[in-house]
Amino acid sequence: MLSATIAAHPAAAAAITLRQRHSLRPRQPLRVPIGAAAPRRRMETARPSVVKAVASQGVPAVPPKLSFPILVNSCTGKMGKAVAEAAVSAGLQLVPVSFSATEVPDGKLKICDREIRIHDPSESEKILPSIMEEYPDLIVVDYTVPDAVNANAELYCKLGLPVVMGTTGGNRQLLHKTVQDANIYAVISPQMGKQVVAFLAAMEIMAGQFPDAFSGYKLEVMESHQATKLDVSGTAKAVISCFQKLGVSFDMDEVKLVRDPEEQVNVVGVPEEHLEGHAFHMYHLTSPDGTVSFEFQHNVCGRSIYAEGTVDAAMFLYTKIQSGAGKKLYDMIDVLREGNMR
Ligand SMILES: NC(=O)C1=CN([C@@H]2O[C@H](COP(=O)(O)OP(=O)(O)OC[C@H]3O[C@@H](n4cnc5c(N)ncnc54)[C@H](O)[C@@H]3O)[C@@H](O)[C@H]2O)C=CC1
Ligand SMILES: O=C(O)C1=N[C@H](C(=O)O)C[C@H](O)C1
Repeated sequence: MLSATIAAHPAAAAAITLRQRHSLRPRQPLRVPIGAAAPRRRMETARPSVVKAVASQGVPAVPPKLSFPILVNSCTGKMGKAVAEAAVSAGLQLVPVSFSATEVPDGKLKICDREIRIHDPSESEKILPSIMEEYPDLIVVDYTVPDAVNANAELYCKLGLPVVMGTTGGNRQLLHKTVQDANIYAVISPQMGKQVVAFLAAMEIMAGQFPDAFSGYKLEVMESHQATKLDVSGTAKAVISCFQKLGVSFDMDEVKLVRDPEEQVNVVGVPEEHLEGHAFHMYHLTSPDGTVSFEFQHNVCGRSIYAEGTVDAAMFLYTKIQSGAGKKLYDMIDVLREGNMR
């Protein structure tokens, strides 16, 4: 029985006291590998004749292709590798240098037939200035670890290096203050996937327009990620803060984290092939008298939705820099709002 399976997991026992009809278990269709959707057609693959025809019907033509240097920190991680590959396939110039706490053979890594030299993070302050000189329009993308967020941001700020910060965790308030004070161009977001960003935007709009609409409701949150994930989902925290504005009382430490692969497959419904990279989120609300319930969920398999969104963010930032925009610190809702996500 489901409740027995959940209770067998120590972290779950305290958090879940639901009967099966209110269970956090995704419904059966969620077992379909969501990440297996057909790859999106990329802008630059559209035939010129098609683009011209569409443009002549009053629909804006495809904007000119952007190309600028991008350094991914760290290419040895799951997200870093996915972003580096997406950047190359979008026609960006992948800088053949990265930093990592993980040792790789000969200090080199192959990404899309390119050789990336991997340096220890302690060398970044020494190496980055010369990279910036060699690649004048450089943008750095950060997918490292929560513990490195604030120190990395400080370094980018010190160097005046524009950054797309996808890494979650660390001291977020300090992160924003550091970047704001240094006045560097940056996109910071715990969530880069276009459709999830849209969901987050809708939550923020709802919270802004209908504060306390869910006052008195009980919230339960479950998030399942690969066992190597070090922190509580930054996306879940952002969604929860909207529920708090909607009047729900909830402590961040009440989030039920699922990191056990067996539970992920058998209870949450994560396809086995995505145990190494998935993000299943479930938010369940119940009215005080138990007669009304709401469920919101977003389940992502793989990394491509984030990698594509990160490249969109880098392109957005590059365009802002080139236009000398006065506003410098952005989030992904800004990127989405301006129609900059492919
Ligand atoms: N914003 C978004 O949409 C998304 C954010 N993330 C976040 O991105 C971060 C990375 O996730 P994964 O790639 O899955 O982790 P991972 O564990 O696969 O990769 C992290 C990499 O960072 C390296 N590293 C550690 N300390 C470093 C330092 N000081 N400098 C440079 N490299 C360092 C490690 O050696 C490792 O290769 C996490 O915080 C995760 O929550 C992940 C997916 C989407
Ligand atoms: O580590 C991950 O995998 C993810 N991290 C982000 C988060 O913490 O919210 C985004 C997504 O959940 C995947």
